[in-house]
Amino acid sequence: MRAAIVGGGVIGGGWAARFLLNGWDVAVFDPDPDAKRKIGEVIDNARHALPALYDRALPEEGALSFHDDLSAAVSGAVWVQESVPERLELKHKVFARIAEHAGTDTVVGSSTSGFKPSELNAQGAGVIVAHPFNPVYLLPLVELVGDPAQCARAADILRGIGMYPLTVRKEIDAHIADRFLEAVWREALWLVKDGIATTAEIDEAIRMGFGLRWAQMGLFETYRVAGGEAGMKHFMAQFGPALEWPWTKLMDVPDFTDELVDLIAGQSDAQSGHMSIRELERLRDDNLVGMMRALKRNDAAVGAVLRAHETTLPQGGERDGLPVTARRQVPASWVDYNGHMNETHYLETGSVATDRFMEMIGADAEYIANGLSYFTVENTVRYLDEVLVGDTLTVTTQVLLGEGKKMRLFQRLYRGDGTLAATVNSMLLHVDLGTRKSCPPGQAVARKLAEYTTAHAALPKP
Ligand SMILES: NC(=O)C1=CN([C@@H]2O[C@H](COP(=O)(O)OP(=O)(O)OC[C@H]3O[C@@H](n4cnc5c(N)ncnc54)[C@H](O)[C@@H]3O)[C@@H](O)[C@H]2O)C=CC1
Ligand SMILES: C[N+](C)(C)CC(=O)CC(=O)[O-]
Repeated sequence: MRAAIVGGGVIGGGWAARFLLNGWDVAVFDPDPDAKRKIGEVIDNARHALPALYDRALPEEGALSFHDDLSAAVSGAVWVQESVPERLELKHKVFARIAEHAGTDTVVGSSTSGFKPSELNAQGAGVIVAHPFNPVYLLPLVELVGDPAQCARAADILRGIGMYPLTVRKEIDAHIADRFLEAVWREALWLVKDGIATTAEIDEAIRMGFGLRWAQMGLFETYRVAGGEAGMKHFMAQFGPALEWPWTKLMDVPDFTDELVDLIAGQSDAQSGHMSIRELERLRDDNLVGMMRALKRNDAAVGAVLRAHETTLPQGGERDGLPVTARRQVPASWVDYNGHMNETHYLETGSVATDRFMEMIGADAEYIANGLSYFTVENTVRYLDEVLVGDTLTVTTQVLLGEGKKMRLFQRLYRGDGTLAATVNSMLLHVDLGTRKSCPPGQAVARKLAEYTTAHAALPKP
Protein backbone atom coordinates (compact mmCIF):
# COMPACT_ATOMS: atom_id res chain seq x y z
CA MET A 1 0.00 0.00 0.00
CA ARG A 2 1.15 3.51 -0.73
CA ALA A 3 1.07 6.65 1.43
CA ALA A 4 1.86 10.10 0.04
CA ILE A 5 3.47 12.64 2.35
CA VAL A 6 2.94 16.25 1.26
CA GLY A 7 5.27 18.41 3.36
CA GLY A 8 8.15 16.45 4.86
CA GLY A 9 9.32 18.57 7.81
CA VAL A 10 9.30 17.52 11.46
CA ILE A 11 5.83 15.99 11.26
CA GLY A 12 5.74 14.84 7.63
CA GLY A 13 9.09 13.09 8.20
CA GLY A 14 7.62 11.34 11.24
CA TRP A 15 4.57 10.19 9.25
CA ALA A 16 6.87 8.93 6.46
CA ALA A 17 8.82 6.86 9.01
CA ARG A 18 5.65 5.49 10.67
CA PHE A 19 4.19 4.25 7.35
CA LEU A 20 7.52 3.03 5.93
CA LEU A 21 8.50 0.96 8.98
CA ASN A 22 5.06 -0.63 8.99
CA GLY A 23 5.58 -1.92 5.47
CA TRP A 24 3.92 0.81 3.37
CA ASP A 25 5.52 2.35 0.28
CA VAL A 26 5.97 6.07 0.93
CA ALA A 27 6.08 8.82 -1.73
CA VAL A 28 7.19 12.28 -0.55
CA PHE A 29 6.60 15.71 -2.07
CA ASP A 30 8.38 18.66 -0.45
CA PRO A 31 9.93 21.55 -2.41
CA ASP A 32 12.72 22.00 0.17
CA PRO A 33 15.98 20.89 -1.57
CA ASP A 34 17.17 19.54 1.79
CA ALA A 35 14.02 17.47 2.44
CA LYS A 36 15.63 14.14 1.46
CA ARG A 37 18.45 14.56 3.98
CA LYS A 38 16.14 15.73 6.77
CA ILE A 39 13.63 12.91 6.23
CA GLY A 40 16.49 10.43 6.00
CA GLU A 41 17.68 11.51 9.44
CA VAL A 42 14.18 11.22 10.93
CA ILE A 43 13.80 7.73 9.43
CA ASP A 44 17.19 6.72 10.87
CA ASN A 45 15.97 7.81 14.30
CA ALA A 46 12.77 5.84 13.77
CA ARG A 47 14.70 2.71 12.75
CA HIS A 48 16.64 3.02 15.99
CA ALA A 49 13.52 3.42 18.16
CA LEU A 50 10.31 1.94 16.75
CA PRO A 51 11.32 -1.74 16.42
CA ALA A 52 12.54 -1.59 20.04
CA LEU A 53 8.93 -1.31 21.23
CA TYR A 54 8.01 -4.77 20.00
CA ASP A 55 8.97 -8.35 20.80
CA ARG A 56 8.16 -9.33 17.23
CA ALA A 57 9.80 -8.09 14.04
CA LEU A 58 7.99 -5.32 12.14
CA PRO A 59 7.10 -6.04 8.49
CA GLU A 60 9.73 -5.52 5.79
CA GLU A 61 10.16 -1.78 5.17
CA GLY A 62 8.31 -0.39 2.16
CA ALA A 63 9.96 1.59 -0.66
CA LEU A 64 10.68 5.30 -0.11
CA SER A 65 10.57 7.70 -3.07
CA PHE A 66 10.91 11.47 -3.49
CA HIS A 67 9.07 13.38 -6.21
CA ASP A 68 9.54 16.82 -7.77
CA ASP A 69 5.88 17.02 -8.54
CA LEU A 70 2.94 16.61 -6.15
CA SER A 71 0.89 14.68 -8.75
CA ALA A 72 3.52 11.91 -9.01
CA ALA A 73 3.62 11.50 -5.22
CA VAL A 74 -0.15 11.46 -4.74
CA SER A 75 -1.35 9.28 -7.61
CA GLY A 76 -2.11 5.72 -6.51
CA ALA A 77 -1.91 6.58 -2.79
CA VAL A 78 -4.39 5.00 -0.36
CA TRP A 79 -3.55 7.71 2.19
CA VAL A 80 -2.34 11.27 1.59
CA GLN A 81 -1.06 13.16 4.63
CA GLU A 82 -0.70 16.93 4.37
CA SER A 83 1.91 18.40 6.76
CA VAL A 84 2.74 21.80 5.29
CA PRO A 85 3.18 24.85 7.58
CA GLU A 86 0.19 25.94 9.67
CA ARG A 87 -1.15 28.59 7.25
CA LEU A 88 -4.73 28.16 6.09
CA GLU A 89 -4.34 29.72 2.63
CA LEU A 90 -1.31 27.46 1.94
CA LYS A 91 -3.22 24.37 3.08
CA HIS A 92 -6.15 25.34 0.77
CA LYS A 93 -3.79 25.58 -2.23
CA VAL A 94 -2.22 22.22 -1.43
CA PHE A 95 -5.63 20.51 -0.95
CA ALA A 96 -6.78 21.78 -4.36
CA ARG A 97 -3.69 20.19 -5.99
CA ILE A 98 -4.17 16.94 -4.05
CA ALA A 99 -7.85 16.75 -5.12
CA GLU A 100 -6.77 16.93 -8.79
CA HIS A 101 -4.63 13.80 -8.49
CA ALA A 102 -5.84 11.66 -5.57
CA GLY A 103 -8.29 8.78 -6.09
CA THR A 104 -11.92 9.26 -5.07
CA ASP A 105 -11.61 6.88 -2.10
CA THR A 106 -8.19 8.12 -0.94
CA VAL A 107 -8.09 9.31 2.69
CA VAL A 108 -6.66 12.83 2.81
CA GLY A 109 -5.55 13.69 6.35
CA SER A 110 -4.28 17.05 7.56
CA SER A 111 -1.75 17.24 10.40
CA THR A 112 -3.10 20.65 11.39
CA SER A 113 -2.61 21.42 15.08
CA GLY A 114 -5.63 23.66 15.30
CA PHE A 115 -7.71 24.32 12.16
CA LYS A 116 -11.20 22.84 12.11
CA PRO A 117 -12.44 20.66 9.22
CA SER A 118 -14.98 23.38 8.33
CA GLU A 119 -12.07 25.79 7.83
CA LEU A 120 -9.92 23.27 5.94
CA ASN A 121 -12.84 22.30 3.68
CA ALA A 122 -14.13 25.85 3.06
CA GLN A 123 -13.33 25.38 -0.64
CA GLY A 124 -14.75 21.84 -0.83
CA ALA A 125 -11.53 19.87 -0.27
CA GLY A 126 -13.06 16.87 1.57
CA VAL A 127 -10.16 16.31 4.00
CA ILE A 128 -10.22 15.19 7.61
CA VAL A 129 -8.00 16.31 10.47
CA ALA A 130 -5.50 13.58 11.41
CA HIS A 131 -3.49 15.41 14.07
CA PRO A 132 -0.47 13.42 15.32
CA PHE A 133 2.07 14.00 18.09
CA ASN A 134 5.80 14.38 17.78
CA PRO A 135 7.60 11.94 17.31
CA VAL A 136 4.89 10.54 15.02
CA TYR A 137 6.76 7.24 14.58
CA LEU A 138 6.64 6.51 18.35
CA LEU A 139 3.60 8.25 19.86
CA PRO A 140 0.37 6.50 18.90
CA LEU A 141 -2.19 9.31 19.38
CA VAL A 142 -3.88 10.76 16.29
CA GLU A 143 -6.88 13.07 16.76
CA LEU A 144 -9.40 12.51 13.97
CA VAL A 145 -11.97 15.20 13.22
CA GLY A 146 -14.42 15.43 10.33
CA ASP A 147 -16.74 13.27 8.25
CA PRO A 148 -17.65 10.22 10.42
CA ALA A 149 -17.40 7.64 7.61
CA GLN A 150 -13.98 8.92 6.55
CA CYS A 151 -12.79 9.07 10.16
CA ALA A 152 -13.92 5.45 10.71
CA ARG A 153 -11.99 4.31 7.62
CA ALA A 154 -8.97 6.35 8.69
CA ALA A 155 -9.11 4.84 12.19
CA ASP A 156 -8.86 1.29 10.79
CA ILE A 157 -5.82 2.19 8.69
CA LEU A 158 -4.12 3.98 11.60
CA ARG A 159 -4.63 1.01 13.95
CA GLY A 160 -2.91 -1.13 11.32
CA ILE A 161 0.25 0.98 11.67
CA GLY A 162 0.17 0.85 15.46
CA MET A 163 -1.51 4.20 16.15
CA TYR A 164 -4.32 5.15 18.52
CA PRO A 165 -7.05 7.11 16.72
CA LEU A 166 -9.13 9.34 19.00
CA THR A 167 -12.17 10.61 17.13
CA VAL A 168 -13.22 14.05 18.35
CA ARG A 169 -17.04 14.34 18.64
CA LYS A 170 -17.33 17.97 17.66
CA GLU A 171 -14.91 20.26 15.84
CA ILE A 172 -13.27 22.92 18.00
CA ASP A 173 -10.17 25.07 17.56
CA ALA A 174 -7.05 23.08 18.49
CA HIS A 175 -8.98 19.79 18.96
CA ILE A 176 -8.58 18.16 22.43
CA ALA A 177 -4.92 17.68 23.29
CA ASP A 178 -3.62 20.98 21.95
CA ARG A 179 -6.16 22.79 24.13
CA PHE A 180 -4.24 21.41 27.13
CA LEU A 181 -0.84 21.99 25.64
CA GLU A 182 -1.63 25.61 24.81
CA ALA A 183 -2.91 26.23 28.35
CA VAL A 184 0.19 24.72 29.94
CA TRP A 185 2.50 26.56 27.53
CA ARG A 186 0.75 29.90 28.14
CA GLU A 187 1.12 29.49 31.91
CA ALA A 188 4.80 28.54 31.54
CA LEU A 189 5.45 31.64 29.42
CA TRP A 190 4.00 33.79 32.21
CA LEU A 191 6.18 32.08 34.83
CA VAL A 192 9.33 32.83 32.80
CA LYS A 193 8.26 36.36 31.85
CA ASP A 194 7.44 37.21 35.47
CA GLY A 195 10.83 35.86 36.59
CA ILE A 196 9.24 33.16 38.79
CA ALA A 197 10.96 30.19 37.16
CA THR A 198 13.48 29.43 34.42
CA THR A 199 12.77 27.11 31.51
CA ALA A 200 14.93 24.47 33.26
CA GLU A 201 13.00 24.77 36.55
CA ILE A 202 9.68 24.48 34.75
CA ASP A 203 10.87 21.34 32.97
CA GLU A 204 11.99 19.84 36.32
CA ALA A 205 8.60 20.67 37.84
CA ILE A 206 7.00 18.60 35.07
CA ARG A 207 9.39 15.68 34.69
CA MET A 208 10.10 15.07 38.38
CA GLY A 209 6.41 14.99 39.26
CA PHE A 210 3.13 15.12 37.43
CA GLY A 211 4.62 14.34 34.00
CA LEU A 212 5.35 10.81 35.23
CA ARG A 213 1.76 10.41 36.42
CA TRP A 214 0.17 11.67 33.22
CA ALA A 215 1.80 9.07 30.95
CA GLN A 216 0.11 6.21 32.75
CA MET A 217 -3.12 7.56 34.29
CA GLY A 218 -3.91 10.84 32.57
CA LEU A 219 -5.57 13.65 34.52
CA PHE A 220 -8.89 12.38 35.86
CA GLU A 221 -7.76 8.95 36.99
CA THR A 222 -4.78 10.56 38.73
CA TYR A 223 -7.10 12.99 40.58
CA ARG A 224 -9.53 10.22 41.49
CA VAL A 225 -6.68 8.46 43.31
CA ALA A 226 -5.64 11.80 44.86
CA GLY A 227 -9.11 12.03 46.42
CA GLY A 228 -8.19 9.13 48.71
CA GLU A 229 -10.78 6.53 49.65
CA ALA A 230 -13.60 9.00 48.99
CA GLY A 231 -12.36 9.36 45.39
CA MET A 232 -13.35 11.99 42.87
CA LYS A 233 -16.14 13.69 44.82
CA HIS A 234 -13.82 14.36 47.74
CA PHE A 235 -11.10 15.59 45.40
CA MET A 236 -13.51 18.02 43.73
CA ALA A 237 -14.87 19.27 47.06
CA GLN A 238 -11.35 19.97 48.29
CA PHE A 239 -9.72 21.44 45.19
CA GLY A 240 -12.69 22.75 43.15
CA PRO A 241 -12.84 26.05 45.05
CA ALA A 242 -9.12 26.54 44.41
CA LEU A 243 -9.93 27.07 40.74
CA GLU A 244 -11.35 30.43 41.71
CA TRP A 245 -8.36 31.40 43.83
CA PRO A 246 -5.54 33.19 42.03
CA TRP A 247 -3.74 29.87 41.36
CA THR A 248 -4.09 30.23 37.67
CA LYS A 249 -3.26 33.06 35.35
CA LEU A 250 -4.78 31.56 32.23
CA MET A 251 -6.71 34.69 31.27
CA ASP A 252 -4.51 36.10 28.52
CA VAL A 253 -1.30 35.51 26.60
CA PRO A 254 1.91 37.44 27.33
CA ASP A 255 3.00 39.68 24.44
CA PHE A 256 5.56 37.93 22.27
CA THR A 257 8.04 40.80 22.47
CA ASP A 258 11.64 40.35 21.26
CA GLU A 259 12.65 40.61 24.90
CA LEU A 260 10.44 37.62 25.92
CA VAL A 261 11.54 35.52 22.94
CA ASP A 262 15.23 36.23 23.71
CA LEU A 263 14.73 35.49 27.40
CA ILE A 264 13.16 32.10 26.70
CA ALA A 265 15.50 31.15 23.84
CA GLY A 266 18.52 32.17 25.98
CA GLN A 267 17.39 30.07 28.94
CA SER A 268 16.64 27.15 26.64
CA ASP A 269 20.17 27.40 25.14
CA ALA A 270 21.69 27.44 28.62
CA GLN A 271 19.56 24.44 29.59
CA SER A 272 20.01 22.19 26.53
CA GLY A 273 22.40 23.90 24.10
CA HIS A 274 25.17 21.40 24.89
CA MET A 275 23.32 18.81 22.79
CA SER A 276 22.29 18.96 19.12
CA ILE A 277 18.61 18.56 18.20
CA ARG A 278 19.35 15.08 16.78
CA GLU A 279 21.04 14.08 20.07
CA LEU A 280 18.06 15.39 22.02
CA GLU A 281 15.72 13.44 19.72
CA ARG A 282 17.68 10.22 20.36
CA LEU A 283 17.59 10.84 24.11
CA ARG A 284 13.84 11.53 23.97
CA ASP A 285 13.22 8.44 21.85
CA ASP A 286 15.28 6.09 24.06
CA ASN A 287 13.45 7.36 27.14
CA LEU A 288 10.06 7.02 25.45
CA VAL A 289 10.84 3.46 24.37
CA GLY A 290 11.85 2.54 27.94
CA MET A 291 8.67 4.02 29.43
CA MET A 292 6.39 2.59 26.76
CA ARG A 293 7.88 -0.89 27.15
CA ALA A 294 7.38 -0.66 30.92
CA LEU A 295 3.71 0.18 30.33
CA LYS A 296 3.43 -2.74 27.87
CA ARG A 297 4.40 -5.13 30.65
CA ASN A 298 1.26 -4.08 32.56
CA ASP A 299 -0.95 -3.65 29.48
CA ALA A 300 -1.48 -0.13 30.83
CA ALA A 301 -2.27 3.04 28.85
CA VAL A 302 -0.09 3.18 25.72
CA GLY A 303 1.16 -0.34 26.59
CA ALA A 304 -2.23 -1.82 25.64
CA VAL A 305 -2.03 -0.16 22.21
CA LEU A 306 1.46 -1.59 21.67
CA ARG A 307 0.37 -5.06 22.72
CA ALA A 308 -2.69 -4.99 20.43
CA HIS A 309 -0.50 -3.96 17.49
CA GLU A 310 2.13 -6.54 18.34
CA THR A 311 -0.40 -9.38 18.11
CA THR A 312 -1.05 -8.37 14.47
CA LEU A 313 2.64 -8.63 13.52
CA PRO A 314 3.33 -11.90 11.69
CA GLN A 315 4.94 -14.79 13.54
CA GLY A 316 5.53 -18.46 12.85
CA GLY A 317 7.04 -20.17 9.84
CA GLU A 318 9.66 -22.94 9.63
CA ARG A 319 13.42 -23.21 9.25
CA ASP A 320 15.33 -26.48 8.74
CA GLY A 321 12.14 -28.42 9.52
CA LEU A 322 11.74 -26.68 12.90
CA PRO A 323 9.14 -24.12 13.98
CA VAL A 324 10.23 -20.48 14.13
CA THR A 325 9.24 -19.47 17.65
CA ALA A 326 10.59 -15.90 17.81
CA ARG A 327 11.65 -13.23 15.37
CA ARG A 328 12.61 -9.76 16.58
CA GLN A 329 14.91 -6.84 16.06
CA VAL A 330 17.65 -6.06 18.59
CA PRO A 331 16.93 -2.70 20.29
CA ALA A 332 19.63 -0.22 21.29
CA SER A 333 18.74 -0.77 24.96
CA TRP A 334 20.05 -4.36 24.69
CA VAL A 335 23.56 -3.24 23.77
CA ASP A 336 26.17 -3.08 26.55
CA TYR A 337 29.51 -1.32 27.05
CA ASN A 338 31.16 -3.79 24.62
CA GLY A 339 28.96 -2.53 21.79
CA HIS A 340 27.02 -5.77 21.29
CA MET A 341 23.92 -7.49 22.67
CA ASN A 342 24.38 -8.18 26.37
CA GLU A 343 24.41 -11.83 27.52
CA THR A 344 21.10 -11.57 29.40
CA HIS A 345 19.12 -10.92 26.20
CA TYR A 346 20.20 -14.18 24.56
CA LEU A 347 18.37 -15.94 27.36
CA GLU A 348 15.47 -13.47 27.20
CA THR A 349 15.05 -14.25 23.50
CA GLY A 350 15.17 -17.98 24.24
CA SER A 351 12.58 -17.48 26.96
CA VAL A 352 10.19 -15.69 24.57
CA ALA A 353 10.63 -18.64 22.17
CA THR A 354 9.80 -21.07 24.99
CA ASP A 355 6.61 -19.13 25.77
CA ARG A 356 5.63 -19.31 22.10
CA PHE A 357 6.31 -23.05 21.97
CA MET A 358 4.18 -23.54 25.08
CA GLU A 359 1.33 -21.76 23.25
CA MET A 360 1.87 -24.03 20.24
CA ILE A 361 1.32 -27.17 22.35
CA GLY A 362 -1.72 -25.67 24.05
CA ALA A 363 -0.04 -24.53 27.30
CA ASP A 364 -1.34 -21.05 26.54
CA ALA A 365 -2.79 -18.21 28.66
CA GLU A 366 -6.11 -20.05 29.15
CA TYR A 367 -4.34 -23.28 30.20
CA ILE A 368 -2.22 -21.33 32.70
CA ALA A 369 -5.28 -19.46 34.03
CA ASN A 370 -6.75 -22.91 34.73
CA GLY A 371 -3.84 -23.67 37.05
CA LEU A 372 -1.29 -25.63 34.98
CA SER A 373 1.98 -24.48 33.47
CA TYR A 374 5.68 -25.22 32.90
CA PHE A 375 8.58 -24.01 35.07
CA THR A 376 12.15 -23.81 33.73
CA VAL A 377 14.57 -25.72 35.97
CA GLU A 378 17.78 -25.37 33.96
CA ASN A 379 19.18 -23.27 31.09
CA THR A 380 22.47 -23.63 29.27
CA VAL A 381 23.36 -20.74 26.99
CA ARG A 382 26.18 -21.02 24.45
CA TYR A 383 27.36 -17.70 23.05
CA LEU A 384 28.65 -18.44 19.55
CA ASP A 385 28.82 -15.04 17.89
CA GLU A 386 28.16 -11.34 18.47
CA VAL A 387 24.79 -9.73 17.80
CA LEU A 388 24.58 -6.00 17.03
CA VAL A 389 21.86 -3.39 17.39
CA GLY A 390 19.24 -3.51 14.62
CA ASP A 391 20.01 -7.13 13.71
CA THR A 392 16.97 -9.41 13.33
CA LEU A 393 17.12 -12.56 15.44
CA THR A 394 15.20 -15.65 14.32
CA VAL A 395 14.77 -18.53 16.80
CA THR A 396 13.89 -22.17 16.07
CA THR A 397 12.81 -24.66 18.73
CA GLN A 398 13.63 -28.38 18.69
CA VAL A 399 12.09 -30.71 21.26
CA LEU A 400 14.80 -33.00 22.60
CA LEU A 401 12.62 -34.59 25.26
CA GLY A 402 8.87 -34.57 25.80
CA GLU A 403 7.95 -37.24 28.26
CA GLY A 404 5.62 -37.14 31.26
CA LYS A 405 6.24 -33.93 33.16
CA LYS A 406 9.63 -33.30 31.46
CA MET A 407 10.23 -31.11 28.42
CA ARG A 408 13.67 -30.24 27.04
CA LEU A 409 13.80 -27.55 24.36
CA PHE A 410 16.78 -26.60 22.23
CA GLN A 411 16.60 -23.06 20.86
CA ARG A 412 18.85 -21.89 18.02
CA LEU A 413 19.23 -18.10 17.69
CA TYR A 414 20.18 -16.99 14.15
CA ARG A 415 21.31 -13.52 13.12
CA GLY A 416 19.87 -11.81 10.03
CA ASP A 417 22.87 -12.98 7.93
CA GLY A 418 22.08 -16.60 8.83
CA THR A 419 24.93 -17.07 11.36
CA LEU A 420 24.06 -19.20 14.38
CA ALA A 421 24.67 -16.69 17.19
CA ALA A 422 23.69 -18.77 20.22
CA THR A 423 21.90 -21.83 21.50
CA VAL A 424 19.75 -22.06 24.62
CA ASN A 425 19.13 -25.52 26.03
CA SER A 426 16.20 -25.40 28.48
CA MET A 427 14.84 -28.08 30.79
CA LEU A 428 11.25 -27.52 31.94
CA LEU A 429 8.94 -29.33 34.34
CA HIS A 430 5.17 -29.30 34.13
CA VAL A 431 3.62 -27.95 37.38
CA ASP A 432 0.31 -27.55 39.16
CA LEU A 433 0.16 -23.83 40.03
CA GLY A 434 -2.08 -24.58 43.02
CA THR A 435 0.27 -27.01 44.80
CA ARG A 436 3.44 -25.57 43.12
CA LYS A 437 4.50 -29.23 42.62
CA SER A 438 5.35 -31.00 39.37
CA CYS A 439 2.64 -33.10 37.72
CA PRO A 440 1.88 -34.58 34.26
CA PRO A 441 0.41 -32.19 31.66
CA GLY A 442 -3.21 -32.33 30.50
CA GLN A 443 -3.99 -34.86 27.78
CA ALA A 444 -4.23 -32.40 24.88
CA VAL A 445 -0.90 -30.77 25.78
CA ALA A 446 0.78 -34.16 26.26
CA ARG A 447 -0.53 -35.31 22.86
CA LYS A 448 0.68 -32.20 21.01
CA LEU A 449 4.08 -32.35 22.75
CA ALA A 450 4.41 -36.02 21.76
CA GLU A 451 3.72 -35.12 18.11
CA TYR A 452 6.54 -32.54 18.11
CA THR A 453 8.87 -34.91 20.00
CA THR A 454 8.41 -37.65 17.41
CA ALA A 455 8.79 -35.29 14.44
CA HIS A 456 11.91 -33.61 15.86
CA ALA A 457 13.56 -36.92 16.83
CA ALA A 458 14.11 -37.54 13.11
CA LEU A 459 16.14 -34.32 12.76
CA PRO A 460 19.87 -33.94 13.54
CA LYS A 461 20.45 -33.67 17.31
CA PRO A 462 22.68 -30.90 18.73
N1 LIG B 1 5.88 20.43 15.03
C1 LIG B 1 4.97 19.94 15.81
O1 LIG B 1 5.19 19.73 17.01
C2 LIG B 1 3.63 19.56 15.26
C3 LIG B 1 3.14 20.11 14.07
N2 LIG B 1 1.92 19.72 13.60
C4 LIG B 1 1.37 20.29 12.36
O2 LIG B 1 2.04 19.69 11.24
C5 LIG B 1 2.12 20.61 10.16
C6 LIG B 1 3.58 20.76 9.75
O3 LIG B 1 4.33 21.22 10.86
P1 LIG B 1 5.90 20.94 11.00
O4 LIG B 1 6.23 19.62 10.42
O5 LIG B 1 6.23 21.23 12.41
O6 LIG B 1 6.50 22.07 10.06
P2 LIG B 1 7.92 22.12 9.35
O7 LIG B 1 8.20 23.55 9.12
O8 LIG B 1 8.92 21.30 10.09
O9 LIG B 1 7.65 21.38 7.96
C7 LIG B 1 6.83 21.89 6.94
C8 LIG B 1 7.32 21.32 5.62
O10 LIG B 1 6.41 21.66 4.59
C9 LIG B 1 7.16 21.95 3.43
N3 LIG B 1 6.34 22.73 2.52
C10 LIG B 1 6.13 24.07 2.49
N4 LIG B 1 5.29 24.38 1.48
C11 LIG B 1 4.96 23.22 0.88
C12 LIG B 1 4.11 22.89 -0.23
N5 LIG B 1 3.43 23.81 -0.91
N6 LIG B 1 3.99 21.57 -0.58
C13 LIG B 1 4.68 20.63 0.08
N7 LIG B 1 5.48 20.89 1.13
C14 LIG B 1 5.62 22.16 1.53
C15 LIG B 1 8.40 22.67 3.95
O11 LIG B 1 9.45 22.64 3.00
C16 LIG B 1 8.69 21.88 5.21
O12 LIG B 1 9.59 20.82 4.96
C17 LIG B 1 1.47 21.91 10.67
O13 LIG B 1 0.14 21.94 10.24
C18 LIG B 1 1.56 21.77 12.19
O14 LIG B 1 0.56 22.48 12.87
C19 LIG B 1 1.18 18.73 14.22
C20 LIG B 1 1.63 18.14 15.37
C21 LIG B 1 2.86 18.56 16.01
C1 LIG C 1 2.97 22.93 19.43
N1 LIG C 1 1.99 22.17 18.64
C2 LIG C 1 0.72 22.85 18.76
C3 LIG C 1 2.45 22.18 17.25
C4 LIG C 1 1.98 20.81 19.23
C5 LIG C 1 1.12 19.78 18.56
O1 LIG C 1 0.33 20.04 17.68
C6 LIG C 1 1.21 18.39 19.07
C7 LIG C 1 2.49 17.95 19.72
O2 LIG C 1 3.17 17.07 19.17
O3 LIG C 1 2.81 18.42 20.79
